Amino acid sequence: MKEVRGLLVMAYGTPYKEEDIERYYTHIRHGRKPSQEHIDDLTERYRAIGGISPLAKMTEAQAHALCARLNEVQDKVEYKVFIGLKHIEPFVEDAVEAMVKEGITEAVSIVLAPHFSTFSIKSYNGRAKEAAEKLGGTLNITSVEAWYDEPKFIEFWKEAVNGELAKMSEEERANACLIVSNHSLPEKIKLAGDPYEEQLVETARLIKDASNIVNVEVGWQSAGQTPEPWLGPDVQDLTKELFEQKGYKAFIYTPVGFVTEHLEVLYDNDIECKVVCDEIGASYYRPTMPNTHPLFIDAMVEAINKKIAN
Ligand SMILES: CC1=C(CCC(=O)O)c2cc3nc(cc4[nH]c(cc5[nH]c(cc1n2)c(C)c5CCC(=O)O)c(CCC(=O)O)c4C)C(CCC(=O)O)=C3C
Ligand SMILES: [Fe+2]
Repeated sequence: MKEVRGLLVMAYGTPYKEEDIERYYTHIRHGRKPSQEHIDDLTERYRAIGGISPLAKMTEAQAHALCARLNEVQDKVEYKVFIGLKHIEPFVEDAVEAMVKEGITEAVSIVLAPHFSTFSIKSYNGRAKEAAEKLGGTLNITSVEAWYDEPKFIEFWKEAVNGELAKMSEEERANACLIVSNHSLPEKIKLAGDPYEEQLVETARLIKDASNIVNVEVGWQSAGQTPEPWLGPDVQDLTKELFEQKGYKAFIYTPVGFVTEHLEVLYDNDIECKVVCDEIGASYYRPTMPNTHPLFIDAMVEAINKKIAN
């Protein structure tokens, strides 16, 4: 019989229904309850994208597609998938407990976010390993840490960008700019040598080299509402500035730090960036997110196989 290996797929998590918003937001804020104003604001943003986010269903679909593909490309081990979320059940710790209860002793973990940061990937993997230790240390977890430069991930975005260019008029295509972005984080992450910023810059370079786009800029989005400085420029400010300086007629947004059409993409890009484009009279383009695209799933398969082989 084949060895069963755990596949721990971790993601941010999202409220399943409107009543979950408060406890979810409280968890994001490390247990501090947000003000009613903040809760109302977040509720309004979820309502603006149709009530609830497609993220929960897509995380499941991605995890199952990844597991199926891992089992298809090799026949040494049988992967069994477990989903562990950062801010709502099933939590990362719940998934680890389920693996231990099933007697699994080896697992590989991957976060559905391609770029490493101490705030994201490191904290997910740290929580998983800590949970495994607390449960007796019988489960060994090997973690993929970053996969933003996987060739098939870049190929996915190359095709996406070329696809948007193909939809444009000649005039737009000659005056188009690609904005490659990720979730902003407090600038202080850089003090400890966090590679998050460099990894986004490198992703932008790889997409530029692979695709037909000429003008490429890096931006940050969805920053938190705290007084400390966050990584910038913000994608909305950047759009205005680029329009004033270069007169671009079309903007393509690729929020490559995300992998699904969730709140940040459907609201911060499709509503907020679109408003800016409408104001300045430029066209807004945002390709479909990776979701369960075979190139994207294969990119994660390859990142896992490289990690396991070493
Ligand atoms: C690095 C990073 C990623 C990418 C990596 C990864 O995926 O892990 C990410 C993804 C996501 N973030 C998400 C949702 C939210 N993040 C928030 C707030 C925050 N995120 C942060 C960081 C990140 N977040 C930070 C530093 C804060 C401020 C915390 C504070 O206040 O100190 C808030 C609070 C309200 C607001 O600020 O909007 C919400 C609702 C959703 C789900 C969307 C949906 O439901 O569709 C997803 C995929
Ligand atoms: Fe977030």
